[in-house]
Amino acid sequence: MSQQPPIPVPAGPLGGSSALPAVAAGLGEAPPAAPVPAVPREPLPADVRDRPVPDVSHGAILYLEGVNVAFDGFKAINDLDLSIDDGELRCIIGPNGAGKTTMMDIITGKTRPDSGQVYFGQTVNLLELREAQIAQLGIGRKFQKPTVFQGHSVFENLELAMQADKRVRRSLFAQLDAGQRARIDEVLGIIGLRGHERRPAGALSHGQKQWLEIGMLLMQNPRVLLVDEPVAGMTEQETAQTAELLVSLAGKHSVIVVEHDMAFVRSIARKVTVLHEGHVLAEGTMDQIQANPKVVEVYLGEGA
Ligand SMILES: Nc1ncnc2c1ncn2[C@@H]1O[C@H](COP(=O)(O)OP(=O)(O)OP(=O)(O)O)[C@@H](O)[C@H]1O
Repeated sequence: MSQQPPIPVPAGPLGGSSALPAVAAGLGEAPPAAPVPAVPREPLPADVRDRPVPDVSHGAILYLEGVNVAFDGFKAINDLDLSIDDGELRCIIGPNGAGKTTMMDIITGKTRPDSGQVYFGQTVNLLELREAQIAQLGIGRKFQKPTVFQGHSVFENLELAMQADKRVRRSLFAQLDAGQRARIDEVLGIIGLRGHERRPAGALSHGQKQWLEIGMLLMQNPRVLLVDEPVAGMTEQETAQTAELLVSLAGKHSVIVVEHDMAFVRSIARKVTVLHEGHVLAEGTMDQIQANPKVVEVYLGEGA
């Protein structure tokens, strides 16, 4: 288990010995994880609809504790503990089959764990929410393969992404207001695609498509961005620009990057988590990770 710095936990619904106990307090073994509640089928709770500001008073924007998932008896996620600070840029690495994708599936509600706890801030229990509710809450995910609308322009892709945000109530054919145009222009600047807004997305390079998709996520003002292998297939220059982009997003957003490209990870990482067999094997700076014999044995030593 990784050594987390102690997080002071008050008494209350998530406090004391209930939700954040053993890991947060650095006490070692966690008690048996609580069973996962059934997914509610009623309409979005008001607090989700209105996107509450998550309670990050103890630093964490995402908190997983004692999470387990088995597929046909195979433990893909095994007593996983993970805490991501608000505004942090975290890299997750690990060999094939370590559970990285499954971990993201759990956070985004695609996969339900068999047991454990998954919290957004201090108070929002993600295991009580469906996938769409979690996205609406401000947890955005970018899959490895870009899924932009190829026939639409860059501008239209960003516009469509804005409309996908249920909180933006406007009809499909209504004119964009000045604020919305300004937001699209701002995002074009962030993703380095100003001047490309009229081009069809299908005509963009692979790297530009990846940035556009990140831009589409940004149109929904996510609090957390999960990014899966962002630089796979990119040129060296595109990789460097992607590093700059992701680093620039941290602070305002919490960014979790799953990546195999170690040079890229080194270029952006402040803190790295190594997953192995569904569990955190090590956590620390890239230098600490690379000097860790356990990590070298299971992952880096294989030339990954
Ligand atoms: N739906 C599923 N059914 C059965 N087994 C699964 C399922 N999803 C994942 N697994 C298994 O769980 C383990 C973890 O898979 P996962 O995709 O999370 O690993 P990963 O770290 O993302 O790997 P990679 O780096 O190759 O993408 C693997 O052994 C995988 O075969």
